[in-house]
Order: sequence, then C-alpha cells, then structure tokens
Amino acid sequence: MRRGSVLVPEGVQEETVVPMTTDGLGAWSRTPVLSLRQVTRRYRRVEALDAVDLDVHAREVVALVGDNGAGKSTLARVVAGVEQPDAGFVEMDGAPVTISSPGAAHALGIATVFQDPALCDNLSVVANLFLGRELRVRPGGPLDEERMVREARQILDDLTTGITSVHRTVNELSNGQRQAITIARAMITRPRVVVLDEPTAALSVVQTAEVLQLVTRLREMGLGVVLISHDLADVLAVADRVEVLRHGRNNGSFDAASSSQEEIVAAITGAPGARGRAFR
Ligand SMILES: Nc1ncnc2c1ncn2[C@@H]1O[C@H](COP(=O)(O)OP(=O)(O)OP(=O)(O)O)[C@@H](O)[C@H]1O
Repeated sequence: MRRGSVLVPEGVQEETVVPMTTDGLGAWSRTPVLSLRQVTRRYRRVEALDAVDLDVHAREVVALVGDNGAGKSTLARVVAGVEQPDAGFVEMDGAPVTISSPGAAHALGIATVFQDPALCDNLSVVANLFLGRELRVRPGGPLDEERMVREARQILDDLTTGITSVHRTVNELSNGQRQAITIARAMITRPRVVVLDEPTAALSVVQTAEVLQLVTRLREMGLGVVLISHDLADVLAVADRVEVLRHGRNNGSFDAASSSQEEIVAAITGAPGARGRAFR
C-alpha cells in the first residue's frame, strides 16, 4: 500500500512508521534518506537530467536503469558532489542539502563507486582501502597501521567478502574481489547511501553473483543503495525498485518483485504506453 511517498506493508499502521530506519530492524522509513527533487543538469544544449526525482530509503536497493546517454552517470556525479545541478535540489532525511564537493558528499553520508575505480595494484588491500584517508596515531603523526588493519578486516568481514588477508596486494585478486575492494573502500566513511555505477560491468557470471551478494549485504546493513546497471537480470535479482531514466527524464518506476524485464525494457526504449506501475 502506498501512503504519501512511501510504501507501507499491508497491516502496518501509519503511526508505527518511524521517521528514520537506523537500527537495522527492518522498520519502515517514512522519510527517504536521499531524495532528488526535479534535478536538472545541462551540458550546453544537452539536458542530461531533466527534472529528475528519485527517492532512496534506508534498507532499500533502488536500481537506476536506462539506455546509453539516459543520464545515469550524470545523476551519480551530481549525488557524488562532482557536479552541481543547474536546477532542483537534493534532500537528506527530508532536509535540503548542497553537495558542493566529493568531500561534502562523504560528510553527508553518501559514497559513490564509479565505473573505473582506480586501485593501486602494487599496494595491499588495507593500503587501498585507506588510500588518501590514512589513519594516524595523532594529527600529523605516524600511520596507525594497527587500527587500519583492524578496521579493514572489520569492513571486509561485515561485507562478507571472503577476502581473508588484508596484506595481499591487489594485483593478486580476481576482478570480482577487486570490485569488492572498491565497495569496501566506500564503506570507510561509514556512509548511509551508496551509489554503485555499473559494478558488474566486465565481470564473469560467478564474480557478478559475488558482487550482487555484496549489494544485498549493504541493504542488510541498513544502507540505501542506488544500483546503476545495464543488466536487467542483475537488477531484478537484487533491487527492490527499478527507476527508469530515458533522455534524462523519469520514465517509470517498477516494483522489482512484480515486474517483468519486458515491462522495464518497454520503459527504457519508450514503447507507447509503457509506464511503471505500483510506485508512480
Ligand atoms: N561532460 C559532458 N559534456 C557534455 N555532454 C555530456 C557530458 N557528460 C554527459 N554528457 C551527455 O549527457 C547525456 C547523459 O550522459 P550520461 O553519461 O549521464 O548517460 P548514461 O545513462 O550514464 O549513459 P551510459 O550508460 O552510456 O554511461 C548524454 O547525452 C551525454 O552525451
């Protein structure tokens, strides 16, 4: 059932819907952790995003799909603070925020994993996880290796990555494990929302399954996840909701559990009459 802007399971009283889900107990959140409201981003004459709306709740995987050039990566860059919207705004917990830089995105609790993460092949797992954010014993003091190792192990365990040694160099890892490292690296800042831009591109079937498992793990950990992907089978395997962009505009919102690939493809390609059901 839909109340206001949130889906509430049948039988749940509205009063029991809490403003935020932070305890990981599965309470339904009324306020999305992250919202885009009428966000527009232009490159000269191209409207890469044209009045786009997007809601992401805690403990929810929202897949963002669309054809090449639909605006998905532009949306990721706006949310990551790499680019600013020309119009519209972003909200966190229902309050407008300005994501003026990648640092501001991190401070707000938003982490973005881009398509081509730069890992340093010759460095260890732990060094890659803390690259540019090394912990020190005291400000300006020596590196706190012990704490970095401890925290790296904790994050990799929380994500159930199966990576047992944080001292291995990254070039010893499979592509799937390398993708796991990039996702783990995003967790260093303890985000509440993670945006993953095509995390399974160029992975084998087995490695893709491992990364999708990580995505479901992020949801179990209480995070809101935006999964950008071309692969509808992947998307339907893990997403709660599928949002379609077409030519920079919202073009349908689908409940993943009750929608078919054909319906979503129709919205992606702009088949006449194709719209999402259940959500919008
Ligand atoms: N820096 C830029 N300068 C000019 N135009 C751009 C720029 N970045 C993106 N665009 C244009 O904006 C539109 C949206 O591009 P975007 O990369 O966001 O789409 P996408 O859905 O991520 O596509 P893909 O799946 O191919 O990565 C496209 O028309 C693209 O050519």
